[in-house]
This record gives sequence, structure tokens and C-alpha cells, in this order.
Amino acid sequence: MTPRTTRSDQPSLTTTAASTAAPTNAVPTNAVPTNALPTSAATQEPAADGPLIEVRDVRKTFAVRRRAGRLRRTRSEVHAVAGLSFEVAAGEMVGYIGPNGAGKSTTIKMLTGILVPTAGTLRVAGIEPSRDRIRLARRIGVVFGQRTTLWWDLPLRDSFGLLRRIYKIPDARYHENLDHYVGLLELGPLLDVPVRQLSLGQRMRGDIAAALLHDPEVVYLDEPTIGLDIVSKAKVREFLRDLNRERGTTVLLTTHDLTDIEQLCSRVMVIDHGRVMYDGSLPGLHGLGESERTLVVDLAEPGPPIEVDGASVVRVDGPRQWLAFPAATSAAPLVASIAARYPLADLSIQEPAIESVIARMYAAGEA
Ligand SMILES: Nc1ncnc2c1ncn2[C@@H]1O[C@H](COP(=O)(O)OP(=O)(O)OP(=O)(O)O)[C@@H](O)[C@H]1O
Repeated sequence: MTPRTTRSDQPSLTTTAASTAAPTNAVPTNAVPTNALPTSAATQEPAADGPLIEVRDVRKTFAVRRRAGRLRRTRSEVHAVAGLSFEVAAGEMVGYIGPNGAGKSTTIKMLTGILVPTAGTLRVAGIEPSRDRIRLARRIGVVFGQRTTLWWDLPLRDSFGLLRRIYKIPDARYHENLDHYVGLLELGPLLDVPVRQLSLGQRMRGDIAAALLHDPEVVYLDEPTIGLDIVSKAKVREFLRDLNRERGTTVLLTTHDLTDIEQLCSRVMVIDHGRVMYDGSLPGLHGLGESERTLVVDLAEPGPPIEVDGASVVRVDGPRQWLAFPAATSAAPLVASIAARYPLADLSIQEPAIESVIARMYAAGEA
């Protein structure tokens, strides 16, 4: 079977991992794209025709040298991306998920131009990232959740000021965007605080604002909610939803939290072994493997297991009960039915782990 190369309304599933060898490029350093120096952000280039992001038969092979004894070293190859093809249209918000080591970060690094593909072609806004990284930097924004692109010892305000100069953002545009994002992301009281003193959630909001000050058409978000508490996650998600709706910004979102995908993305791509294994909706993915979500119900007081159509109690601990229900179905009727018949203190929904969804997807493909 071959992987999907374009998307249709029907989800697709392929279960063959690639292992084709490819010539090895030198491994470039992990530079952060905001350090690139665009020549001018004042003139936005016209949007290219066709998809905003185009990835065709892309491979990335790393050469790895390991010690094998005191003097000997062995050389092997890692096929981080092994024949990847997909397209993203302008204005889409696409989830890009997969297990650890699937090739997600490598893809994003190639889409920013940090890494050069071993084979295949990539185009973002009509630009080949590794050949024209500086020009592309004006058109894209990047947020790496695990690593800040802000200046650690400087107050947030100064980091933003440096980015203004790096991207040569016109004064009026800069102030308009700064006011807009500082307001929406509630950064006002934090502007004079050095980045190193910010909490993870505050720093993440600062990083998101920093990635948007130059009005990028496309934003790559690599784990933007990792490590955040529930309130901070909700704020980041709401902000991203509005950014996509109101500004039409195209978003490629990598995450291990399926709630991010559920709340933000109508399309999800599953990548594994460096190839696209599924491209479709999240309910479609859940439906393939009959994944289950969990409704966590806190009753006002301990009681017998809840009886409700469409879900079954899998655990009880005092007033708290856990009910499993098919992930492809909506939780709303279930919640309404329970709320009508039981005295509730609290309710929450737990998404299944990405790894278990993918394992079920493979199992369904083999059945
Ligand atoms: N610079 C490198 N040198 C050698 N191997 C690398 C390099 N970068 C990535 N790899 C390997 O390529 C594969 C894909 O890595 P990548 O970081 O793209 O995965 P990922 O899907 O982002 O994983 P995670 O979810 O854990 O961040 C892994 O096997 C990884 O060890």
C-alpha cells in the first residue's frame, strides 16, 4: 500500500511503514528560525497559487555514529522522514500527530528551512524553505513548546522590540499587533518581567505573541500546550481558534494532547515511521479503531454505578466514577442524560492517549 498524497473527505489508512534508504545529507544545526534576519516585513509577498504547504515524497535520513568498543565506531542511518506527502490549503488548521520519534519535529524543521530534505520537494507559500529560508521567515511563525525563542534575560517587552527590528516590522503595524496580542494573551502585567521569571504558561503566551508580531500567514506550533495547567491550556486553545477564524492564519499543530486536536482541528494527519498513515477527521480516526473516551463524573455524594445508555462505568472511587464511551460519538447527550438524573458536583472528559488510538488504528487495518 502507498501512503496518501492528497486529502479527500474520506479518511485514509495505510499500515505499511517505509524503510527505503536514501542518501544522507550533512546534519545541520538546530538553529531557531527567529534568529534568521529577514530583509523586510513591510512588503508582504502575494500568496502563491495552490496549496500553502506542499510536501512531495520527502525523505530525511540522518547519519548516526555510535561507539562500538573503545576505538571502533559504527555508522548507521535513521530514516526520520521516509516518503512523506501532503498538502495544506490556506486557512486550514491541521493536527499533525504521531508517537514519539514518528518524524513530526523533523517535518517542521524542514518546513522552516532549518533542515534540508534528503530527497523530495517542499514548498511553503511558493517558497522552497531550505533554499530561501530568510525570505520564508517573513511568511511563517514557529512556536516550540519545549523551548523558548525569547531572550531569556530580557523583559518580554525587549524581546518583542528585538523581533520588531529583526523582522523590520513597520511602526504602526508593530504597535497595532503588539496591543492586539498583549490584550488577547493577557501579557500586559508581564511586559517588564524577564523571560526567565515567567511561569511556563506565561512564557508560552509570550512565545505565541512573538511568533505572530510580523503577521505570518502560516504558524507551526510544536506542542504549544505541553506542561500547561487546564486554565492556561484553555486560554491558548481559545486564542488559536480565534487567530485561525479571524485572521485566517493557517496552522499546523503538533501535539500529544488529543483535546487540542478535538477542540481546534477539523483535519488530523497521523504520521508514523516518517509517513502519513491517516488523513481525515478526528472522529473518523476514532471510528477506525473504535477508540474510547472517558467521562469522569463527580457525584454530589457516593452512589451506585451510574446507569446510562451509550456508556459503561469502568471504575468507581467514592463519589467519582469513570465511564467509557465511543470516542467517535458526541459526549453532549451523555452528559445531558446523566445531569438530568444524578446530582453532579463536576464533570470532565479524558481523551485517549495518541499511542492507544494509533495502536487501535493499526489493529483495525490488519483485521
Ligand atoms: N539530528 C538528528 N540526528 C539523528 N537522528 C535524529 C535527529 N533528529 C531526529 N532524529 C531521529 O529521527 C526520528 C524522528 O525524530 P523526530 O524528532 O522528528 O520525531 P517526533 O515525531 O518529533 O518525536 P517526539 O514526539 O518524541 O518529539 C527519531 O528516530 C529521532 O531519533
